[in-house]
Amino acid sequence: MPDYDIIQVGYGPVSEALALMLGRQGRRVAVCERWRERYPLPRAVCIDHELYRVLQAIGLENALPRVTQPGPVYQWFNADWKELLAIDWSKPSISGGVEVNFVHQPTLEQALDDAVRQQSSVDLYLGCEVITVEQGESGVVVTLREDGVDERQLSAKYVIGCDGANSLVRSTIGSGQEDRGFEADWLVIDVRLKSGVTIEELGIPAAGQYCNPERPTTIVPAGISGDRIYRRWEFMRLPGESAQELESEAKVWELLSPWAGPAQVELIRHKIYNFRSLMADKWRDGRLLIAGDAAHVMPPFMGQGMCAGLRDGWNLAWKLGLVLDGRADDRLLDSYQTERQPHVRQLTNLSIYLGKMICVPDADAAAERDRAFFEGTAPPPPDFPHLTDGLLYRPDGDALQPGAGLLSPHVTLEHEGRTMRLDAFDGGGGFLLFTREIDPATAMDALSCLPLRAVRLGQGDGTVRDLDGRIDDFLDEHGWAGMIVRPDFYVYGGAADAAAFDRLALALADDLAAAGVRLFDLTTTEIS
Ligand SMILES: O=C(O)/C=C/c1cccc(O)c1
Repeated sequence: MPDYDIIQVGYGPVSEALALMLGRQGRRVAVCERWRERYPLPRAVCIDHELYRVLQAIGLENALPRVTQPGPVYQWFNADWKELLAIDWSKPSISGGVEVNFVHQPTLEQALDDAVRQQSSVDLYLGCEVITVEQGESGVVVTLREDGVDERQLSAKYVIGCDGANSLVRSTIGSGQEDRGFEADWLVIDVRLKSGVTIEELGIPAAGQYCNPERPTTIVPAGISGDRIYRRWEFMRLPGESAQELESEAKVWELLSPWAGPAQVELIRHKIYNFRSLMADKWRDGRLLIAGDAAHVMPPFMGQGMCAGLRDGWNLAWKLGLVLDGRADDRLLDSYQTERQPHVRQLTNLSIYLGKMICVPDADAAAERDRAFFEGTAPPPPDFPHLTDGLLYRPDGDALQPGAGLLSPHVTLEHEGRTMRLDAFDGGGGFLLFTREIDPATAMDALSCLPLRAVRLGQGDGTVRDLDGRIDDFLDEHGWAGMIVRPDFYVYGGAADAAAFDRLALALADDLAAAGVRLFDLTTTEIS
């Protein structure tokens, strides 16, 4: 019997969140991290509504308001401060709050770490560098070097490499990396506003990209921690400029000087980052998997780097849960890359589109870009992705059902006189069967060996009320009387009436069986 169900390599935010997801399921998890102390400085600054909802669902609901600020409209300006593009991050999202929140990553990580340490089945091996990972028939053996000296071994059923862009687990898997071709060096500066200083007084956009070819510049929030407000500036390294000259503190203050000086802000850190776009071609080999930066990196301009990694963990957590419970064999884990890779690819396309828009240090090229945006001839940005492959409903066996693969709405429910978030309804977790005026009994029966909950919307006995109306609106929009939502909140598919709903449930059972989930003998189920 291996020591653990899962060993996670690395302890950044993706690994912290995954350890919490798995710890809440009661899995025996070891997390191995070469550094004793967490990296204290901010990196990511964005949490979109989907991941805000995920973090709420894994117990961070009280911490989130203390570390996040609702995002404003994200504006893209030319050198004359004329708006080229606006992405409204302040608008109400399908999950309830705004589209994007800005987060102070070190404080978020503190909250995640505190929550992980409450999980009695999770052990942290800090100061322990993983030096080899070897998989055999029945498990994986990981060799650790503690504080650079002592070696010891741990074993597990699965190992997940959340070990960053230089991932050891990725190279052990033998995965290549596709380079999508974007590369630029940027100086990233994080500051804390001095007490009483306001954004208005600094004369900066709430969240903006200043596409000035003389110095492409990013000016965005960087979250809060209690009553302290953080901001970020990013400055592109220009052709011919050395990293050394850009990284000096004198240069940092010179670059900030149009907006802020030491009287207004305290410098937290400054560092040059090489923004790239890389995608691993193999995310799993048997018992080894990779997630987060180990699997993909993208330019930061859509604020999706950390979000994409957290989505990896969320996708893996429910599938690993079924496998570790013996309800599925490990073929189910094949759907991890099938589902996540196209999603990340599309987000990378969107991030590269935005990166190409701002990383223009040439005045003529910038004037050309501006003209295209003002005349409306610039190509539109790629859409924000949803799931397009994997465990999704294909009613005729081929094309996806319209609506399948979308993120489902999140709402507050009222049930038996109590109000609660949807993710907490009936204990939380598992598949959700939403119905309006349909009896879900046959469908529940077909799926009875899965963790699942029925949410009967309506006014009568045993029903729940969607207080926000977003689920009702979503069902109306698709012409559905019911839908099935996966444990990661993505829509498997929907149905217009009771018979179609039963067919939907059977199709899910078939798809899951084909993906390695052990279901009872489906031939005994009668469907009208
Ligand atoms: O959260 C991140 O990884 C990056 C956020 C961000 C948001 C807006 C503009 C940027 O250059 C970075």
